[in-house]
Amino acid sequence: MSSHSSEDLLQPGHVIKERWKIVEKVGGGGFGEIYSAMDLVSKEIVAVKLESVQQAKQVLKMEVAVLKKLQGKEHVCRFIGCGRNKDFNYVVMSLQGKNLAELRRNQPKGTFSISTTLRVGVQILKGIENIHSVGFLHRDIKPSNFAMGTSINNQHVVYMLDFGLARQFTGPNGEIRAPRSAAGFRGTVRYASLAAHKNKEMGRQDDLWSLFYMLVEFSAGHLPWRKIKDKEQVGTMKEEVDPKVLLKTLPKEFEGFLDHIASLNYEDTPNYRYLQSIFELCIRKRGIKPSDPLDWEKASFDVSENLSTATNQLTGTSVVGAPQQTVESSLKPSLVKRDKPVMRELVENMAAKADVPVLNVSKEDAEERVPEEEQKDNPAEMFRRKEPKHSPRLRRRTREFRKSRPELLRLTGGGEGNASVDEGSNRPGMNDQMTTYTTQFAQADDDIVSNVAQMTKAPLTLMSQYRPSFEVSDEDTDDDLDASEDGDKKQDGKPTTNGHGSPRLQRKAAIVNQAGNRVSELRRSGLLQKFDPKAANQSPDRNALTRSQTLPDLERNQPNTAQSPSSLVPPNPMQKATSATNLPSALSRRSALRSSNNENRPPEVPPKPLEELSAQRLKEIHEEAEQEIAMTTTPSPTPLGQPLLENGEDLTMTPSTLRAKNGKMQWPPVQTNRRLSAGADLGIHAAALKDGKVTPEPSPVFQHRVVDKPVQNGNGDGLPDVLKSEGWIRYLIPRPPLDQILPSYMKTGCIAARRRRYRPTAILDSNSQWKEYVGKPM
Ligand SMILES: Nc1ncnc2c1ncn2[C@@H]1O[C@H](COP(=O)(O)OP(=O)(O)OP(=O)(O)O)[C@@H](O)[C@H]1O
Repeated sequence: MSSHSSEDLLQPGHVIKERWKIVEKVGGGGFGEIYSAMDLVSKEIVAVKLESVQQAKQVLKMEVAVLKKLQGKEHVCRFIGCGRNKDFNYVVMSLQGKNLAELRRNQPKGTFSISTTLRVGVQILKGIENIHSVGFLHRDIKPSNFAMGTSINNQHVVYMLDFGLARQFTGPNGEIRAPRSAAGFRGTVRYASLAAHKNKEMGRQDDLWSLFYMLVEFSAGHLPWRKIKDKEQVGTMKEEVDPKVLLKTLPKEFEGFLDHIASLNYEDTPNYRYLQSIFELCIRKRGIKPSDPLDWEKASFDVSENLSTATNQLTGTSVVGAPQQTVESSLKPSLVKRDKPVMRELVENMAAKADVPVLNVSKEDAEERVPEEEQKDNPAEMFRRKEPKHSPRLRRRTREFRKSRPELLRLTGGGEGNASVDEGSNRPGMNDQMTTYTTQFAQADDDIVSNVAQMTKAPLTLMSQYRPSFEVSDEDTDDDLDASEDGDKKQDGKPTTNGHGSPRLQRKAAIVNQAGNRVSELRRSGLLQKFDPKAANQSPDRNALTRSQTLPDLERNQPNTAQSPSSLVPPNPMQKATSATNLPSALSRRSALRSSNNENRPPEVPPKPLEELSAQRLKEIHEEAEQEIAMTTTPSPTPLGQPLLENGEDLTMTPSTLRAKNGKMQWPPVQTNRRLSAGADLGIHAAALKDGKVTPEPSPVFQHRVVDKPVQNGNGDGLPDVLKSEGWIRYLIPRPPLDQILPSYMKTGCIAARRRRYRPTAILDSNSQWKEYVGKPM
């Protein structure tokens, strides 16, 4: 929660347009203030972004324009309303959770695991592709402009924020606008591309450069220029940095990512599919599942779980009868404190997921959970939180727990006498309407943490180990630079103050996580194995293990998955020189690039059709599909194997009378406005039309989708945005029942299809003719 100040445009309780009642300030950036508010109509908590009318640079209009254009696409907040009054302009949108800058800083080492980096990275890429598909550049891609969803349905979804610096790069007819000879710097220094540093007109590749810098920061914890504020100096560093340094903490496949974005000029359309395939390949190789906890979810749960195991080990007691883990206590303190309104749902959802009971605790108590003043220097003390004073049930169960665990109390010198529970006091004025938070045995749980901290201190001097390493990591997490990520923003920006977790809260979370990590180490060393046999099977660092594998090793282990990204990359001579296993040549090419000026760019090469990719793979798909169809008894309206359309066949008829001319088949009317889900139910599938012609030779994009990627076409009409932006429209043709083709597609490594969120998009026969086309999320 950001603290309110008299300078804020609004105070809690203020009602905008008789509809949105301000709850609290949740963020403030260079250009606006963000509040959570109660929508008095829908009764939901929403986000309101304000911009003072006095502000020199007015950006909210652009924000609203882009937000509206993006509605219906993934990774975009829902637009709820907008308006202005004499004091401010405002836009109302769905409220998200913490931004990625905060989440990273709250990590003990200030880094994300590769799993989290890849999973948020691929979504950010999609978000960037989405905004590009509507003709806009974001121009301020940075971690604090991406926030996580908060409900059970979207807590793993990344949302793109802040379109205030967006710029349209297309003209009225969709053509690329001519670049200006000089454009002012826009964006945030730390993540800005070199072109932005040089005041060049930014293109789509510049957003991708910022994503690349973000990925480096996520995985390494910092960028080499993190402490430099001077824009020119940062630009020089970016120009001179050894790519090897940047790539060090990322999977080696990201050489291809870097190579591709480095090969792009202003007018070039990035090969989003290729970039996406890099993420997806890395994700697949590491066996990362979409449902795996993200770092900020994992750390807290691990700690709690680890700590209770450690307690059992050290006290020799069984877990049976021990108090249940509380969900609320496993949330990071700062998370609980800051996002109370939003967190309620998350907490309850997490409770359901973790199968723990939910108790009502007052809002006041929730706020008391991590008061700043309680964060003493004594690490053990930092784990203490005040017990909810009003809960007799909690006190009773805490007492019971303590009685059942005398050895724990004896070991630690703890007990009722020195517990922090104020048995006598009962908070007056408790309010029935207080927010429900999930907690149970909060005090008991805290005691476990404290006691473990103390117990481990003696034999293992754990805390003395935590402390120094924690202090180092604290520094590494750029706490001192909280403002700089955003404060470096130029264009009249005032320094950002949107970091919510205070350094002390972060420190506290860091210690908890460190404790958890230490206990994990104990487990791995075998000390705790006896009490948690499951732990013995856990790989200490799956990413570290897989990272050491070579690309060919991994490919060999994935016979049924998609092609390696290197085989999908456009036919760029530079990329040929920079295969994933050929880092030195990649580096030398990159240094050559560095030394050349921008007029001296390498020649632009058009994207290569991916025939070599399709030949083998499509044949397999074809065979698999044939086999499966053969096994079914349902007759297919359009037998597989039969060419549906001639390449480039003229279909310039009116929708209502359109028929195929090739005599092989009667075609139903073109239906361009129908949702594909409905179409799928009707037994039709889609191809694409452009200028009255059926898709000629399948484009690389389609081939990617066939072998490598699920459908993610955004608005549900069955046609990928990227094709729509190229002028394709949707065309529906008969297809066999979905269940006949889905299983075969699933074998191709289509992650989303396995998860049943998306249907695969298209299957071509071995002659690259359209065979199947299936749509959008089920
Ligand atoms: N819809 C939202 N839900 C939750 N938090 C949000 C939302 N929009 C913005 N925020 C929070 O407010 C912060 C600042 O928002 P935003 O980037 O839109 O403002 P800004 O003034 O343009 O900031 P900056 O100029 O620093 O980019 C974000 O980092 C995020 O933490």
